[in-house]
Amino acid sequence: MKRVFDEISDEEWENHTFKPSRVLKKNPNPPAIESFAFNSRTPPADFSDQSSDDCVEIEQLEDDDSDGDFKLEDDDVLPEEAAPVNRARKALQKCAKISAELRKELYGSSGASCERYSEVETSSVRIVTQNDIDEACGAEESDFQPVLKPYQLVGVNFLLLLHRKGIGGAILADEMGLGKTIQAITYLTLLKHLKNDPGPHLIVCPASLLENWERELKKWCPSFSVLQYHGAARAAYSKELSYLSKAGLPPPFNVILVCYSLFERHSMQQKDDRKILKRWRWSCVLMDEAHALKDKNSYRWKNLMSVARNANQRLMLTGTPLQNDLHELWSLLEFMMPDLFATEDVDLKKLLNAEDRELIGRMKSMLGPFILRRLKSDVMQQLAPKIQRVEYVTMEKKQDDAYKEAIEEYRTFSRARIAKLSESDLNNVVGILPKRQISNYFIQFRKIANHPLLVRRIYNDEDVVRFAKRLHSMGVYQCTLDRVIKELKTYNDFSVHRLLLRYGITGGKGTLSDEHVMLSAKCQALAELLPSLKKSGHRVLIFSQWTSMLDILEWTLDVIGVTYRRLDGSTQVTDRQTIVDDFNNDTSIFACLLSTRAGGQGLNLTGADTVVIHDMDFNPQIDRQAEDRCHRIGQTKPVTIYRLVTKGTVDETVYEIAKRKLTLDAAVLESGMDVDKEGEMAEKTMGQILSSLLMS
Ligand SMILES: Nc1ncnc2c1ncn2[C@@H]1O[C@H](COP(=O)(O)OP(=O)(O)OP(=O)(O)O)[C@@H](O)[C@H]1O
Repeated sequence: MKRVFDEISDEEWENHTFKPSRVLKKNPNPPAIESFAFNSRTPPADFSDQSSDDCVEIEQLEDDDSDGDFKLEDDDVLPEEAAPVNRARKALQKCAKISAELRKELYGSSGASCERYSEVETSSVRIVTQNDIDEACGAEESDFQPVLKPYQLVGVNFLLLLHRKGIGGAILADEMGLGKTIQAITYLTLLKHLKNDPGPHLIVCPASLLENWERELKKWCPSFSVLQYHGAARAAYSKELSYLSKAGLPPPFNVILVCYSLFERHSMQQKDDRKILKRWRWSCVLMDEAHALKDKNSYRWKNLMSVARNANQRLMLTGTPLQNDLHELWSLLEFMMPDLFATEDVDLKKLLNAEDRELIGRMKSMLGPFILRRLKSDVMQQLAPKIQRVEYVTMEKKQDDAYKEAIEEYRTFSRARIAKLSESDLNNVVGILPKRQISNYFIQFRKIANHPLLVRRIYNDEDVVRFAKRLHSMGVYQCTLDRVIKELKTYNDFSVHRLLLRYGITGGKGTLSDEHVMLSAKCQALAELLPSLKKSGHRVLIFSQWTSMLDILEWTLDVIGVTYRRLDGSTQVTDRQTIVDDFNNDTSIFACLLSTRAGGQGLNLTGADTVVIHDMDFNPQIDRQAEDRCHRIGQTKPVTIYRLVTKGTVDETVYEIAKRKLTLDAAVLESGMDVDKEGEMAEKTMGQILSSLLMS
């Protein structure tokens, strides 16, 4: 099955149109994919001879000098001309063998006695101890004492074990905020200290996290020289790097930090950058927020693979649980072990002649030993509690009218279409309306439920023509009047207002007043909630999926009279960490406004103890990432999450669906239910909601 690639970068997200996403799983317990230190209840894949497992101390491996146990042997190399089906089957067999042997190393010969990670004594996992880490980090000579939490020590040992066994890939999938960054950096430090391997290492992360990585590297591994290679500033280095790489000379750093966009675009500069990176042989290529690599058909995946292919190790960090998705699992396997898994884009189900369920089960079992995932509930009992609250808000007349008008308008259109179609299911908009239209209608309903200024209703077409003439005569636009009119007709009320404000057009039906910003039920709720939170000493993160909504929220916070900072995809990468630091350190700043995508991943915002999800995503994991910006190590207060839901609108349905996804019976997901058809599901869901709105 050919998958449609749909990748959203920071910039694209700003112009994002609504696209609900797939079923994800809540706080799986046990985790979605069994991880080595948790338990061994899932039997290993039945691809190879496999003796029963036992729990052994990793300590026992210390005498084992057979580095590279699991490397491909010459006679394992598959002939190029082999049929894809044989190649894939052989790859799976080989991987199962590696997986089974690794499992044996981890659990010994009677895995049944192996308990969950939280019950495992830390002292039993000892390739390195805290003392080794102190020594490697030079803690004695420094003011900073790098003390790992017990489960982090296990994480570092897990990575070292895989390295020792010559395994080219690993996934550290601890829940968000448990310190994956620190574990990965300590691991790199230990490679230098124990294996005399100073890199070079390539770290790839979202733009918002570049500064954080640089800072943590400087703090936890001060002896490394680190180069942040991003944005316009990289021009200063590109010549030198190009020269050195062409000349076969080593790079002038231990670690280079780049962001994913370097692998997404086709500009000359980006191509040149990739060429430079391809010339060096990397010790470790480390990918933060690695769920970004779940689609092997994406440019990002392919371009990054072309650089990472020859690395000794590809290490992926992600806090998002992995899914029961054949293609995602295959993408990860292939990224970890490209030599083994390089397959053409083929239909895996047909290729492997197996049912989804069975195949997913096998692949998950095989991936198990390469993945380490711990949950907060397992390892951080002392972490502050997280309290979830849903605030149902009620629209007042003007917003309600706008919503009803939209329903009427779209209903009329749908009926007109039905009249033209002879045979159709009159209770279902899918099949009556074009796909794009279904999605557009849905977005419009969501916009009105969030804020009526997100559609154009106050300014009519005559107003728009009048403003267009005025602005055109002022020389604001260098194009024909007709084009200006056409352009302004696509604006919503808030955009028109902003334009008028900018050019000082205030007379007549000019700019809007503060009352207009309070026309939404959610803004009214904020006007009640925020002052009382402020009075009780709380500080707040407010998330929205739309930057235009963030603009309106800025205005709302000004009207309410609270101080704030803002971070979204358009925020300069170099400014992002400063905003985070300002917010965390300056308690006079009450709120931080963030876009769910740019601000939802990786940032540490423990200065706040309250999160407001202004508009939810269909995908509850996206909102959970946002919540965990302040519910993480370093948080000392209980964290409260408020979800705003506008009553009687599609908002309620989105919430219900997200909730259902979170509480979906774990057994169903564990069994490998096919949730691969993301696009189809989105359409179906939106179609159902619209059908009940427009066809009744
Ligand atoms: N052992 C430790 N000692 C002190 N601080 C720590 C330790 N481990 C982690 N932290 C701090 O906890 C915070 C969360 O860590 P980190 O950002 O690495 O988590 P993460 O698992 O990568 O989260 P996410 O999945 O959200 O990116 C950071 O501020 C980090 O400096």
